[in-house]
Amino acid sequence: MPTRQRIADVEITPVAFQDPPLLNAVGVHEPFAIRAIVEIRTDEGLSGLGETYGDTKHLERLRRAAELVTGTDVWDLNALAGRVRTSLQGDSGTGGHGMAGMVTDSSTADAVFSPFEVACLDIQGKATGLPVSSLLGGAVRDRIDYSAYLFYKWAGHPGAEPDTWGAALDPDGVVAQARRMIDDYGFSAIKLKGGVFEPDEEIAAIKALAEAFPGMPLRLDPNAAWTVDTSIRVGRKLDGVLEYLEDPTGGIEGMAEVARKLPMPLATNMAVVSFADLDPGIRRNAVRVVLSDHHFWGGLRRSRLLAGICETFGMSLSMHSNSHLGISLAAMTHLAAATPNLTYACDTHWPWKDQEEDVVKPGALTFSEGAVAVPTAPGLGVELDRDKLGALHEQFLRCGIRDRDDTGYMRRIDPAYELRKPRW
Ligand SMILES: O=C([O-])[C@@H](O)[C@@H](O)[C@H](O)[C@@H](O)C(=O)[O-]
Ligand SMILES: [Mg+2]
Repeated sequence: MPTRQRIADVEITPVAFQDPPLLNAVGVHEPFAIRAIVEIRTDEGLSGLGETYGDTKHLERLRRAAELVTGTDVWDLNALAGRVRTSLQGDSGTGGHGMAGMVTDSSTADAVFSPFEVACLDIQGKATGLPVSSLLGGAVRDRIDYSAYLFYKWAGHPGAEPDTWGAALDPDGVVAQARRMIDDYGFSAIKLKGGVFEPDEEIAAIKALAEAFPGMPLRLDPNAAWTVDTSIRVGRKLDGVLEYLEDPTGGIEGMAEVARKLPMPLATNMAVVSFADLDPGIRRNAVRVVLSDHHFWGGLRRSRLLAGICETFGMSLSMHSNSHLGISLAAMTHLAAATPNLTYACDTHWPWKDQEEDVVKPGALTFSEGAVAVPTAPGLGVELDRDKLGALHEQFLRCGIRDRDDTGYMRRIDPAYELRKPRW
């Protein structure tokens, strides 16, 4: 019989891991991505893991929450959420979530609660001998499909050696990148991060992908870099080519206007990013696919709630990702396994990290034919590697990056770079 277990101690460790110069609508990835690892230990000696953003403001909020959740029963997730909310009283801020300014209106309370909830579910799983997917209602699939997440990129960070991926700055470069990623991982869907070059160049890249990989589902995501008119123009040119168009323009109103004129589904992780956005988003028919993300939708159970709302209102689900490590991949995989209406291949930045760098021991999460097998071991099914956690924490201390700042890094390289939204 599992017994009640109280949180005895929470440890929050910021870490940094290498990241290539990936380009997007707001600049370029810095040489390191930062995350925070949350480890909860109980009075019965069990421990659980969560992973979230590592930015300064978010770390401060996590630390305040950590003080208040001590003593909470890991089975009482409502009490846990209440304590996290209490810890945020007087903090009316948004942002600080490591999204480089791309997702600013998501709920702070949900983002702070998420890693604590995931860590408690990990403990619940270990206490019962069940995988997290079972605690979420049961796995309806045993492998989770992920998509090849392509980025325009430079050959290497300025002043450093080129990385093994090399440059991708035109359609040929994008196709070559896709080929390697598909050869290495076996993905059977492709997403291109756009918003970097003139829309016509990005249309050419998508068409080159369609020609090189016939029948492969394709997505383009310019992170709201386009006006409504540009979005409609580009969307019409890609009719029949894209499986969905992600965040062509900003805001619910803009997306609704584009949605009325385009045949393909619009998807979002920018216009509908919290429960407060669902009512206006649904009323205006702004999107047909929501990219869920347990890191900002309030953990795994709140993401299941989102899935239920999407099902009720006839919207589909995909899954969003930022640069992440193995704890997040495990949580994403369990969630996708236990979400019947999550039918699109999920995003992941996984191929972009150095495969030697992680905080979990290797072996539990492996890709084959574009999918990760859902772990069946108790909890998340991943084990913390304390030496690597220490090494990536040292790297965090050394690297000097404290807040994700794609725009600032781009400006250090190109002082004339201007952030414009929309740009085209
Ligand atoms: O990593 C990036 O540069 C992406 O642009 C990321 O920050 C976005 O949040 C994301 O992947 C998206 O789908 O919008
Ligand atoms: Mg997106």
